[in-house]
Amino acid sequence: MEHVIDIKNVSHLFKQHRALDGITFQVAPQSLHGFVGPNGAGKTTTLKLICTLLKPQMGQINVFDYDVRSNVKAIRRRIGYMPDHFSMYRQMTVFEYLDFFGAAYGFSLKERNRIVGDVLALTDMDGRKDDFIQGLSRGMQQRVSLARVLVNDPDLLLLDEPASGLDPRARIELMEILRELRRMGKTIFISSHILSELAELCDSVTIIDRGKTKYSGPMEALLDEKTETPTFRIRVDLPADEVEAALSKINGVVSIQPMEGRSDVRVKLDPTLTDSNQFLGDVINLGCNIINFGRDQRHLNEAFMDLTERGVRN
Ligand SMILES: Nc1ncnc2c1ncn2[C@@H]1O[C@H](COP(=O)(O)OP(=O)(O)OP(=O)(O)O)[C@@H](O)[C@H]1O
Repeated sequence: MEHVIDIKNVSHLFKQHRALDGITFQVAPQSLHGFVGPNGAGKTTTLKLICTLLKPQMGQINVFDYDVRSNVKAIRRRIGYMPDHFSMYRQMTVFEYLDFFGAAYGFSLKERNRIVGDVLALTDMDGRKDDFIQGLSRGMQQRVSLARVLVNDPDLLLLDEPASGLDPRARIELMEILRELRRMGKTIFISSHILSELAELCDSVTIIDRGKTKYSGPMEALLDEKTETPTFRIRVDLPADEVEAALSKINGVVSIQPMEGRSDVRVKLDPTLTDSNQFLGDVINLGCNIINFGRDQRHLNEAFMDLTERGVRN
């Protein structure tokens, strides 16, 4: 199987409103794939089509090589979908809640005890199994929701804005759990409207806007997009007022920009006059200690703003 998700030319209308307008993208097995777009871009609609909650109107969607139109059961058995607004049985304990879903999948009591133990360990919730859901923080409830999605041991996780409303610590912990799940061989498709949130986590990304695919491919390629003037980020142990004078003498340097609140500078080069090896050699020849030297990747927000349009869609 080449792709876990394969979407070709998919459009979707709600009455006259075109929510999706010919989107196309693929998700490779065992990848952590980000799905990013501004509000109203069509992320939830796409997720619902992939997880068979909406019927496709136009185009082709295959999940594990199954056509979503004709293989609903086979697909549902292998996916776990976590919607953006989760409603839970708040008066149950964590154990009862997960056990209930295990029973709905038809697992025996013995199997359920093992499965619930496993998913609680995976989501680091073992110590909370007897707590009532209504007493848990949002971050903890989100973890229970993720544990619930793992009960049927799905190969593909579809997570709609899983980090929304979480504090920074809960976000970082959630990302760590997702990395662990990927290490276990699962494919994770995660939507967000914040690109930078997914940058470190995801190896590939699809950006959509107003129902259209704007980018789909490796995260690295999005950030490394060729610019006419290669940019480097440098920190050397010279006094701040000497850095600019020293670097400006180097052949091919077009501009030097101090980075706000940091002692790094951003240096743009003219590629017809120098290249990265030559430039590094010239910086070494300045004779000072080099603390940091690296290619400056395009800022994520820049990439996102370049690819998406102004204004909020209704
Ligand atoms: N059931 C529906 N009936 C009518 N219009 C809908 C329906 N569901 C979604 N839409 C519209 O389709 C477009 C795409 O909505 P969707 O929820 O897929 O976007 P989204 O990218 O998930 O947005 P957000 O980040 O705000 O959750 C929006 O313009 C939305 O208003």
